[in-house]
Amino acid sequence: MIQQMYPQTLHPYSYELNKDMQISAAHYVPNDEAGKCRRLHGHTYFINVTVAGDELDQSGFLINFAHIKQLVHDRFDHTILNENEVFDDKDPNKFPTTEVVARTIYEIIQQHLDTLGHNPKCVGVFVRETPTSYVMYRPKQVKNG
Ligand SMILES: Nc1nc2c(c(=O)[nH]1)N=C([C@H](O)[C@H](O)COP(=O)(O)OP(=O)(O)OP(=O)(O)O)CN2
Ligand SMILES: [Zn+2]
Repeated sequence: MIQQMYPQTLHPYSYELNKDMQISAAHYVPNDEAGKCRRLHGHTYFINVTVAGDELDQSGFLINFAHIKQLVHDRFDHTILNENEVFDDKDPNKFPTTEVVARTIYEIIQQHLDTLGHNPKCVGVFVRETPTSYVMYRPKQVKNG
């Protein structure tokens, strides 16, 4: 079980849920400036996804916790991130760095939330790559409507 305090995200919504996940994955950062991270290596990523909104669905959920896990864990667990179609070794904005992993998870979650009728929003994604390194991604503007 993950028990950890995460950086808080300010938002205007009444409901907020958080889903923690652990993902075992390998990656490399395909640039010589990345030093030792240029070589293939693995992490247990600790991920927290925050979803907020003012309305609930017919189950009384903002989103089923299990669906967040399916969207993220099922896609990335026990994989080589560089081989996933969402990443690209030729584009630094798509290298599987902690920053890009966090933003990519946000994009995957929000794309799904956009298909739901009650307008939930992903307001933050926390990704811890090592005991001493993490990234918090927050969308610049949480779109209304
Ligand atoms: N801004 C970023 N810097 C680094 C990233 C990254 O994704 N974004 N990634 C790495 C490596 O992938 C590495 O796995 C993690 O780096 P680091 O925290 O330096 O790992 P250490 O365990 O060696 O940390 P110590 O605190 O020195 O033990 C590198 N940089
Ligand atoms: Zn790494």
